Amino acid sequence: MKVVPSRSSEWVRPVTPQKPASAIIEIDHVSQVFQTSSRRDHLALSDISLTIEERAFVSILGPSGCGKSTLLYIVGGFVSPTSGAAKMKGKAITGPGPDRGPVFQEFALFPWKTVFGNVMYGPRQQGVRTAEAEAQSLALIEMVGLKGYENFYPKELSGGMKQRVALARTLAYHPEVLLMDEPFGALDAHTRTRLQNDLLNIWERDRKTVLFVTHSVDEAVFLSDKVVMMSKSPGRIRQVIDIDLPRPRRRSELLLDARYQEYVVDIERMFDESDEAGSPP
Ligand SMILES: Nc1ncnc2c1ncn2[C@@H]1O[C@H](COP(=O)(O)OP(=O)(O)OP(=O)(O)O)[C@@H](O)[C@H]1O
Repeated sequence: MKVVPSRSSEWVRPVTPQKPASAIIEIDHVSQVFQTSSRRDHLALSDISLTIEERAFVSILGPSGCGKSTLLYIVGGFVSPTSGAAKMKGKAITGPGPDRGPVFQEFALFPWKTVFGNVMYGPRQQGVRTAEAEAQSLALIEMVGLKGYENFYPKELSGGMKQRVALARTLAYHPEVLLMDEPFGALDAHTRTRLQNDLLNIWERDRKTVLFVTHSVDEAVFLSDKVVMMSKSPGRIRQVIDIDLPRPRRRSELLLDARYQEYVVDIERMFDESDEAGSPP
């Protein structure tokens, strides 16, 4: 199977009852220039336009330094684009908001709060009644596979467990969009596979829109409805690839699926072509 450029308007998610997906995030001719420490301009993103459909799982893939995180930060409202605009449900994104939940390595857990305390933080901030917040938090902790660890502190948890808490903490805000920046990048292969499976299980239950940055072709194909392949720096969109594989997906089954293998090989090839060093700032 040859990977062909997608025509996003034709894409309809198989949800029950079936209805055409509508755009939740629109990125419209976004460019980002950063000033380097030597006061030179560095073009990090160049004229990015992308529409993300409601409830889609979209991965952004590309060489190091091509601007993947910057794009996610713009959607999160943590960075204002130099030109162009990002919109959420038709409204310009002007800052962070509870409708977009970041799962970024930089937003570490509160070390002085337990697992339960970390997950409770969001509902408390949102003024949810204590009994309800507690019930929701306990359910989320169970959902991410950490039942029994409610009273542990972050320092007592493994890297994978901390990522699970970070996910539960973000889910507790009920964001419509999850923004995940290489959430499993630092984990060993086995833990990573388990968390990928768990994330898909949670996503299949909840069907939030996910924007997921990764360096891993295999991870992007396994998880996504669409893979956005970026060029080396300055980041541009090279191609958007629809991943037409059945759901629910199980890794053990997909590994035997010839179409999965073909997506991985085709995208790896494209990645290798992009993966020369980008222009330094
Ligand atoms: N706040 C900033 N100030 C100046 N330059 C920045 C800033 N943030 C990012 N950059 C630069 O913008 C470019 C894109 O960075 P970004 O982190 O978005 O890339 P990336 O694709 O996520 O990289 P990686 O895959 O290595 O994490 C890089 O050249 C980086 O040095």
